[in-house]
Amino acid sequence: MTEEQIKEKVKGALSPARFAHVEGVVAEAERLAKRYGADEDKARLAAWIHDWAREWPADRLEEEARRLGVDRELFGPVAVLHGPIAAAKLGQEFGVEDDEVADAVRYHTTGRPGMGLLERVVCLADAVEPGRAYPGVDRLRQLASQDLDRALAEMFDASLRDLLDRGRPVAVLTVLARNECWSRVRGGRSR
Ligand SMILES: Nc1ncnc2c1ncn2[C@@H]1O[C@H](COP(=O)(O)OP(=O)(O)O)[C@@H](O)[C@H]1O
Repeated sequence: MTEEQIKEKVKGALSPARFAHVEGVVAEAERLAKRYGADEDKARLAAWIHDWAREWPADRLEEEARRLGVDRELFGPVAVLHGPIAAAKLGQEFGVEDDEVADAVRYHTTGRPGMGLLERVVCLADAVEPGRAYPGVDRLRQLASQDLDRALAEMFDASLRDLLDRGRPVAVLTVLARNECWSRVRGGRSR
């Protein structure tokens, strides 16, 4: 599939508001990829596809995750299953056979320990694209241009805080990602 065909397929699967978010993530992922030296084409591709299954009903997500053997211990709530599901179906649905793109899609909501550069770029782009509005997003946007790992660490903290404040379940992967991110920041490595 060409990028244009992928874009149209994703557009057909999402509400206009969600598709506008996806367009924002594509632009932001490309910008961050350029800034940090990640592959810009792969960043755009992962960004186009990341929310493809985001509007599936919960029972469809649950059933597909079971069928694909998604590790629920690590991913947790149904709200994050669209990532691992889209990643598992990249080849079949979009003709994309690329492990880096697959991981960037798989972990875009939760993160994970040991995230590669492309994963970090897409995960952060999802959180700070221009359409996002939540307390602290402006600081994260500023930080995103300066220090990828610090921005990610603060983003995970904010996301976890918000989930806990709302009494929501949190993905174990995010706790692990958050701890590792901070130890990279404290260790002084910024990529
Ligand atoms: N780390 C997490 N653990 C558990 N649930 C999460 C986590 N991050 C986000 N969520 C929930 O998953 C849903 C999707 O999150 P969102 O940040 O909008 O990502 P996406 O761009 O993938 O839709 C929301 O309902 C959010 O509350």
